Amino acid sequence: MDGKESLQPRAESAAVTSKQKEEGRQGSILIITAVEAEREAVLRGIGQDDRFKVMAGGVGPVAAAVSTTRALASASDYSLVISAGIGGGFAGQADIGSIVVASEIIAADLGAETAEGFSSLEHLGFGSSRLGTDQAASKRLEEALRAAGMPVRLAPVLTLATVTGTAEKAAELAGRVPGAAAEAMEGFGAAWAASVFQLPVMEIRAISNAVGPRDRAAWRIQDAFQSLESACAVLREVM
Ligand SMILES: O=C(O)c1cccc(C(=O)CC[C@H]2O[C@@H](n3cnc4c(=O)[nH]cnc43)[C@H](O)[C@@H]2O)c1
Repeated sequence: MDGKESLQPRAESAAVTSKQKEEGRQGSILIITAVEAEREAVLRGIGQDDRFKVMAGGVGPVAAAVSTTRALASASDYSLVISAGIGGGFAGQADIGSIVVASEIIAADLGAETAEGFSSLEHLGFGSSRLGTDQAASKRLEEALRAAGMPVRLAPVLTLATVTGTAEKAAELAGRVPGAAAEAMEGFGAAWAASVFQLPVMEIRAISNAVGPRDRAAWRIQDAFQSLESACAVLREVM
């Protein structure tokens, strides 16, 4: 081991612990949002379903990581972590009001700026800035959302500590991560915490705005909350 390996979370992931398997039960699902209004939208969608624990853990990857870690450390029966909330959609990939289910979660600002451009964690030799999501469950959700008539993409979702605010930055990100459909601020933090607990992760983003020049008046936050609620009603059915 060269010392850098220890910077990665444990890679092995188990959707259901062996004890849960023996007992033939699935375990609880932790849904972590950033703010209370997102939590309320998720709860309206989920309804009365004790399998889901929904909490608002704060804005940004650090808050998400700490809150997720605290929740997972406080109860041992979780089998899945879902980062959920509103997010920005990349032009031509995800429109306002649509849903993006993450195919992978990428810490897009984890690395170094160089004269030649952005250098990722991989390039620097410090591990990976990409974490995989629960592929089967994510695909199932995408298909169910489409069947329910909702516009949906299964695609990479970026995590950044700073909301993108210029066309140049949006183009740079889209060029650096082809196919990225959305950006938000919490997914990678929640995913990192989940991986430390050897749990699978998903990310669901309801698109409230376009990634690019800051135009607060164009944000459709209430529409995104409505989409998030509808998506979570479908989530409840497919899990
Ligand atoms: O500046 C404002 O007035 C303002 C009002 C409400 C929310 C904000 C945010 O910056 C929200 C950040 C929050 O929402 C997620 N989010 C939504 N859109 C994006 C985006 O384009 N890029 C990154 N994150 C986004 C994010 O996950 C945060 O939880 C500002």
